[in-house]
Amino acid sequence: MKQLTIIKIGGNVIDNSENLHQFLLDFTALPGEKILVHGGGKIATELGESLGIEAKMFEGRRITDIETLRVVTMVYAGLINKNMVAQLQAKGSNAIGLTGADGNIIKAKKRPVKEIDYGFVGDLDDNSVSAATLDSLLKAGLVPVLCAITHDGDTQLLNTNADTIASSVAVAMSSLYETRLVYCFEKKGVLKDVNDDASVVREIKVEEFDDLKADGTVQGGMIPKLHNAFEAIKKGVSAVYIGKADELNELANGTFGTKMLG
Ligand SMILES: Nc1ncnc2c1ncn2[C@@H]1O[C@H](COP(=O)(O)OP(=O)(O)O)[C@@H](O)[C@H]1O
Ligand SMILES: CC(=O)N[C@@H](CCC(=O)OP(=O)(O)O)C(=O)O
Repeated sequence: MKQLTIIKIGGNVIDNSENLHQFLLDFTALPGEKILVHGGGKIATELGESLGIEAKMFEGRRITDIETLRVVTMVYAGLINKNMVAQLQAKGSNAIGLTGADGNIIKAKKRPVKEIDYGFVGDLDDNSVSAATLDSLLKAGLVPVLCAITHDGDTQLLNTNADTIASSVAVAMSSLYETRLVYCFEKKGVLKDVNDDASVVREIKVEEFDDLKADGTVQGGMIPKLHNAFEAIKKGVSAVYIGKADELNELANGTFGTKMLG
């Protein structure tokens, strides 16, 4: 089977032009087929605030009312996605920037209202991602760059967490490729002490996850990230890593960040 690498880049790195430049150089240099998934939550929050729209998050997910949906569509599908594509083109990657609505690549379902109304947030299931369409782009020599905007197939755009998109894309593509998933963010990996970059945990087994949550080692956005990482392993992705965006070149020699073990 051919190898495919799905890389997700978070908003804190996108916001730092030097780190982003280095990351995109390393991404371009990676051998084999590639898909890039990007977030941008930090930039959406800042733009929203400048327009008087306050960000509301619950358990790591953005509560997305109609004004917020407009902001995240402009920021993720427009500003960030198109700048990322232009930068990749300049570095020699034939990138094509897409939402989940383009080519019907990712169809989501609006999250049902329970104790919290998340508004226009889209959830994914095992049939959400069109592996065949992504594969046809890869076969045409293109590098898909996916943002965090999906659709419901009935005109509605939805906001879907980028970590979840990366995990679902990796799972769907593992029917066609030997797939690895790499979460890139601003720290060196999952850390024992979140303020100490020298405390990287090299490997985490799925059965260790509950203890890491319970003793407070992993908190906030790292909890859903690890959940998505282990879901990917459980559903057939061959390797999942979490590490620092501008150290992506270390993937080849096995010293990159934290590796998840099933
Ligand atoms: N043990 C840990 N190791 C590394 N980061 C952690 C840990 N626990 C919590 N975090 C936090 O998780 C954040 C990453 O989650 P998130 O902000 O959702 O990522 P992203 O920028 O990729 O979307 C880090 O910025 C960090 O503050
Ligand atoms: C529903 C939901 O929470 N969507 C995310 C999508 C962007 C994202 O995931 O960005 P980062 O990877 O930079 O955090 C949000 O709007 O923040």
